[in-house]
Amino acid sequence: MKVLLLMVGKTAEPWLQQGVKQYFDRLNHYLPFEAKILPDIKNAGKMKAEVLKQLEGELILKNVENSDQLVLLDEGGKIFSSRGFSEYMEKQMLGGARRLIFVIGGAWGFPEEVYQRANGKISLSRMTFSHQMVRLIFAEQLYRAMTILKNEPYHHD
Ligand SMILES: C[S@@+](CC[C@H](N)C(=O)[O-])C[C@H]1O[C@@H](n2cnc3c(N)ncnc32)[C@H](O)[C@@H]1O
Repeated sequence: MKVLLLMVGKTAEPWLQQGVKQYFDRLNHYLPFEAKILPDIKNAGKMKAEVLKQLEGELILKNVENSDQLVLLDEGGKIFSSRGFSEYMEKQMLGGARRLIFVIGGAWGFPEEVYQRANGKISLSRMTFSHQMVRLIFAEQLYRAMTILKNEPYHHD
């Protein structure tokens, strides 16, 4: 199974880019992993939030095939412990899907169409993080899940 992480918009902060890259590189040792940044919508600053969210949603769905498992990173989603998330990943890997896509939304979240298409929603906390911060937090959790599945001494509980 391949894992694709879709992210809406570029990261402006070099310190975040650096941290995210570190975990993305590590992830490649555990599973076929690709991270894709969806390009910023032109003139986004002049648009109403609803319009921008809709356009970002269309862009997300263009990158999704019928056979994909689509999982949204969303404050309202299911909360796991790190070990629970590793079990979730194991189930996904055994589940037979060719591609598992995680998506981190833009500053305004996801439009209804994306929620309708999604196979699941995962929350990292009931608190809301910036869409930039979530990249780093999720990349580390995905890496942690992989080390748990491999019985490596990274996670301690
Ligand atoms: C700033 S949040 C969007 C906030 C809010 N949903 C809205 O509509 O304004 C941007 C993105 O970061 C991700 N995100 C933020 N906090 C999260 C959390 N606690 N768990 C999972 N994803 C989160 C989600 O993908 C969300 O779409």
